[in-house]
Amino acid sequence: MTAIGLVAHDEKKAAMVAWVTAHRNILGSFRIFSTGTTGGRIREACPELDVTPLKSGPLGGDQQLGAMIAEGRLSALVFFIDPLSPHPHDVDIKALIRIAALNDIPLAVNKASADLVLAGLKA
Ligand SMILES: O=C(CO)COP(=O)(O)O
Repeated sequence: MTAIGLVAHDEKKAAMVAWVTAHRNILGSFRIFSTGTTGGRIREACPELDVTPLKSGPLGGDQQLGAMIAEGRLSALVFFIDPLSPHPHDVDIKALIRIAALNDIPLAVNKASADLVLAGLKA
């Protein structure tokens, strides 16, 4: 089963939950790996989805997702970033985006690009 990463910064978690809920039928054909808090919110909203929450982003979850990408285990990353707030783990965020770019996997950082990535993904 194709695996994808879903992550959202705090100010974007409601948007992520809304996006996942809107696409729950399609997302049902993927394995989902998420940073801890994002994954918890997704599971609450859509308990039928196959979501594995990792550590919270600031506590290593971004790095765990980056490691999965480096190992070829994720086919896409949807990361709803908050471009208006500072983050103490900014280096981890940059590393995650960098490793996704390096490995040439589809990477979406907002809802518009996430819609396009999802439309192009095969289960
Ligand atoms: O901080 C994050 C991504 O950088 C998200 O982590 P959480 O989903 O644990 O809040």
